[in-house]
Amino acid sequence: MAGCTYRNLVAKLVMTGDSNVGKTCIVSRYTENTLPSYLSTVGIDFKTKTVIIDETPLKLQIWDTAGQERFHTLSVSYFRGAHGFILVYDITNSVSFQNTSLWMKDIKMKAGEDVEVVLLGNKCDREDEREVSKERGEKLAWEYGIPFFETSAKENINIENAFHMLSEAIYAQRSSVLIDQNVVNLTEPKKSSSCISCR
Ligand SMILES: Nc1nc2c(ncn2[C@@H]2O[C@H](COP(=O)(O)OP(=O)(O)OP(=O)(O)O)[C@@H](O)[C@H]2O)c(=O)[nH]1
Repeated sequence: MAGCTYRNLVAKLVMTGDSNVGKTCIVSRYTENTLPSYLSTVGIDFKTKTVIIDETPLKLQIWDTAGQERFHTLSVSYFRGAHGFILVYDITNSVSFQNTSLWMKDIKMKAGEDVEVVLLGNKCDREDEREVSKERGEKLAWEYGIPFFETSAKENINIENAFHMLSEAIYAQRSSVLIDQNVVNLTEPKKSSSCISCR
């Protein structure tokens, strides 16, 4: 729309799942289109990327939490206030798949029942070492009522799609999106709420 200044919508996304499933690589692939030199996440880090949804910029603040058990308390403390989660398992590690139910419990407990979640089965480039079938991933996601993708941070498969789907779902929820980095509930209709200087 001509002469229109958009509000600064910010959404907090949190990466979660067991250690070594590829959370840091997924964030790096999505935000910088590279893979990091391997370093296990210690504590918390975040990256940002702006996406355009329905002609409106939405700034994603992507928090990469550590999956290691010893950082569990710290990691889940970042769940509160999140608008969306990327819950990751490794298709070559069935334990990481089983543990998604524990991560899901943490999400529901700390972030609420209505939060948006996408389930990712990462490392789908390692077909030879697969321990979790695609059907099992799809079935679990169906039971949770959430979207599912098999991804590869290494080969850049479905990474963009996963973030885009999550962003769209959060945007559609509008009442829980942040404006100008302050927590403000959006109650206006879609068009007017995304544009503050149209007269
Ligand atoms: N083949 C393959 N390897 C991957 C992929 N994604 C990540 N990896 C490898 O998996 C290992 C762990 O990746 P990270 O991104 O550090 O995993 P993480 O989930 O952030 O681990 P924590 O920080 O300990 O929670 C690294 O050796 C990566 O190179 C992928 O899509 N394919």
